[in-house]
Amino acid sequence: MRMKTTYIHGGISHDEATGSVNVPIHQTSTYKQDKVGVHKGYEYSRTGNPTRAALEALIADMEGGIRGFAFASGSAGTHTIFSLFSKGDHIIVGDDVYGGTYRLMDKILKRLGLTFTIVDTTKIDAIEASIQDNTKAIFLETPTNPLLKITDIQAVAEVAKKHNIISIVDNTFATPYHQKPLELGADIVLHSASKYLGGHSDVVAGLVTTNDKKLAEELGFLQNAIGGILGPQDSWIIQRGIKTLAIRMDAHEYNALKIVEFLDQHPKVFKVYYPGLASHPGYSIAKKQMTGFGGMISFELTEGLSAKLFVENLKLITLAESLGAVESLIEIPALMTHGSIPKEDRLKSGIKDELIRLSVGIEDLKDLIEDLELGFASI
Ligand SMILES: Cc1ncc(COP(=O)(O)O)c(C=O)c1O
Ligand SMILES: N[C@@H](CCSC[C@H](N)C(=O)O)C(=O)O
Repeated sequence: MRMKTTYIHGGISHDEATGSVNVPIHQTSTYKQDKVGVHKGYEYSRTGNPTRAALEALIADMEGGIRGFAFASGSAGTHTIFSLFSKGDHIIVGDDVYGGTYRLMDKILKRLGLTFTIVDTTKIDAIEASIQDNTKAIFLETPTNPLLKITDIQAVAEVAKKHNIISIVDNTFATPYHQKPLELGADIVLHSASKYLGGHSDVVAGLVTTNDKKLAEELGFLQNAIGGILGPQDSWIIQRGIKTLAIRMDAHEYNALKIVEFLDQHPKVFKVYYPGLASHPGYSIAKKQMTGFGGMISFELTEGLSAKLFVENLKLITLAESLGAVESLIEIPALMTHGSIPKEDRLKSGIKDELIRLSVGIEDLKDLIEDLELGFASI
């Protein structure tokens, strides 16, 4: 089955029992047992639910995994993945990850005894130099949130395998439409499905998959034991969103490429961050491992111009946290999505106070450019 078809017919896409072309929403917490321990494969909805199972099978098919897991949020998925590790274990984490992932690591997991080294994962030598005897995993985003940095997944996976550690890729920005980390050698893939997979800013959800049998068993155990699962209604909505992923991603990228051109030559813009720009340091790796550059752009205004004034004066592009939806969203990472990272660490990673992040939607391009012009006229 080819990719676009998988989004529509992959996993479990319909109901054999009734012929329903969509998976029913199994709104139940528990299941009747014919005899003690004799049931139809489901005993309690934290452990398993047919609607969630359909989505879990779908994400595995989309990413080339052997089993998928759906969580109440991307953050719940991240936490469950980190629960694979024990007190004293060391994990290497990319230096530009979502602020909530940093917060989870810095404020919670450290307290529980995990240790971390923050590394610029675009530098493979730096990763290798950070590996210790107790290193168990490398966790990274590519493209990163919000600086759109690109890491060579295949090179990281090779280093990880050489040292017998696992590699985990947050694939939220690229989506499996543009990038398949498991095929490049990674062990676990994570998504905030609240973003492109859902695609309509209407659900918070997380998806995880792996192609490793042992990791799949451990993740399945942890998902049930910790319990941060996605409910049946939200599982259904994410599955519906995924059906249109391919056409949405093409439309996001089409608009983003034109907006990057517009911003890149604008006198009020100092710098544009987009992996599809030939001047981007990760351009050639992005071209090698991605089939498209996506719809996320970050940019800095020329010195002295107010990012706050700019975003607050837009009329169409919505000032909001989140990304990856049909409507364009804009925000200031330092004050919004990455506000939980202490200023010093944030600046070290390159997230300046005035950085603006734009999630390009699929509206008419002319309306988006007109709105950006309005913002520039106001500063
Ligand atoms: C790249 C990335 N990973 C993970 C998360 C966490 O996802 P969620 O908001 O669904 O918990 C987010 C955003 O929140 C994100 O942008
Ligand atoms: N205020 C929230 C931040 C949500 S950020 C959502 C998304 N990952 C994005 O990058 O836009 C919090 O503190 O968790």
